[in-house]
Amino acid sequence: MQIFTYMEKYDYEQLVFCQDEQSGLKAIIAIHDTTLGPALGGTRMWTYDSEEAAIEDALRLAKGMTYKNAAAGLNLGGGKTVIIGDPKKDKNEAMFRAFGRYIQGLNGRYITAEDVGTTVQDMDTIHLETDYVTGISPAFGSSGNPSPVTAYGVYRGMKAAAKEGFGTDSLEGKTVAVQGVGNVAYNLCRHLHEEGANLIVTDINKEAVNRAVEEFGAKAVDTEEIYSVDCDIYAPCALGATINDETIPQLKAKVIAGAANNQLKSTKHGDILHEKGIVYTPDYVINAGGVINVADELNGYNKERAMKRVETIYDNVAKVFDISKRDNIPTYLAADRMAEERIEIMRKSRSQFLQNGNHTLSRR
Ligand SMILES: NC(=O)C1=CN([C@@H]2O[C@H](COP(=O)(O)OP(=O)(O)OC[C@H]3O[C@@H](n4cnc5c(N)ncnc54)[C@H](O)[C@@H]3O)[C@@H](O)[C@H]2O)C=CC1
Ligand SMILES: O=C(O)CCC(=O)C(=O)O
Repeated sequence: MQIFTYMEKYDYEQLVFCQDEQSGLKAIIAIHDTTLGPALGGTRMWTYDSEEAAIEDALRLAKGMTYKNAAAGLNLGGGKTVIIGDPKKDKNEAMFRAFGRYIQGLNGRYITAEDVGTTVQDMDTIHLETDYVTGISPAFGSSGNPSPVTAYGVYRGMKAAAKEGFGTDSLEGKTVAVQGVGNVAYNLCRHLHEEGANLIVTDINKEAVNRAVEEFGAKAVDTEEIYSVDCDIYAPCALGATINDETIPQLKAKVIAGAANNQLKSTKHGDILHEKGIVYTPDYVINAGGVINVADELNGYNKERAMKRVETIYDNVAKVFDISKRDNIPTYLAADRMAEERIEIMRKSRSQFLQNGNHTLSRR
């Protein structure tokens, strides 16, 4: 991999390699774009097959955060870290403290949070070395578990998608097929049930299914059946890439709106949904509740303010549909365009500001 060629082509700012022999830390911090503000994005711990695979993942995820944060209206850029290792076996206090010192060394250019393989406890350990960490324990005045907040954002985004698909944002009487009823989707189902939606659920975890059946009167189906059930809305809340060549022909839903990351197997599938007139709600716009919530910690966490901000996911989703219609492009492209337009405007405005600043300086 020609790293500098790649970074130049896709506009990456910085790649930081962190190693600490004592603790076994091997981490890569990728900072994609800080036009809007410091780069915020979680730390993923994973057993990568190669260092190249880890670098690629860090770069890909960091760019994703630039788009997610920009589309959410946050004054934050995009970054992400990967730690190479098995989160079940390789963690130790010294590792996360060493990593915290690396973050501190970046002096606020990068702020971390949880991701796959890291926990609130790991963030607390990082916090012993740096303030540039979010998602720490409520005991430290922070936001705690993001899942209920993410779920509320998905619920708000789903209402905006329903407005686009059915002409009304009421979900009363609508049938929603929920794939995976884990942390986020359990809370999503609660909101949907309260509004009077009918639920069809599936999960590989039978306990999770039973809970949704008992508490929300959901109908349970087998995992493969979820794509073809009669429903108005398909809510992917488990895995990525479930919208693909095999599943699209089975879907009866008019609207797709769910929490999972990377729902489209490839961009081609976003094009197909557009051609078929299925309203696809771009994943990183609708599932931004978690990052909006942790970002609020930067101002001293206030749950009410965070939830108000998460409500705006409704408007962000509606704006994506407007851009899609304005430019006659699929919604996944419209989301990218919305994020890019915001970054570009701020880049120009900032460079204008700097020019003025330089002018002032040169007059002195
Ligand atoms: N937790 C959060 O705040 C955020 C979560 N997300 C995304 O939302 C999705 C859900 O996240 P969580 O609820 O936190 O995860 P989770 O792990 O609590 O829930 C996922 C559920 O999907 C089930 N599942 C796995 N494979 C399945 C299959 N083949 N068919 C049916 N069910 C299956 C699991 O048993 C589990 O109950 C993930 O894709 C995650 O990346 C995105 C943004 C923030
Ligand atoms: O939600 C978080 O905990 C951090 C933000 C992030 O990395 C993400 O949204 O993927």
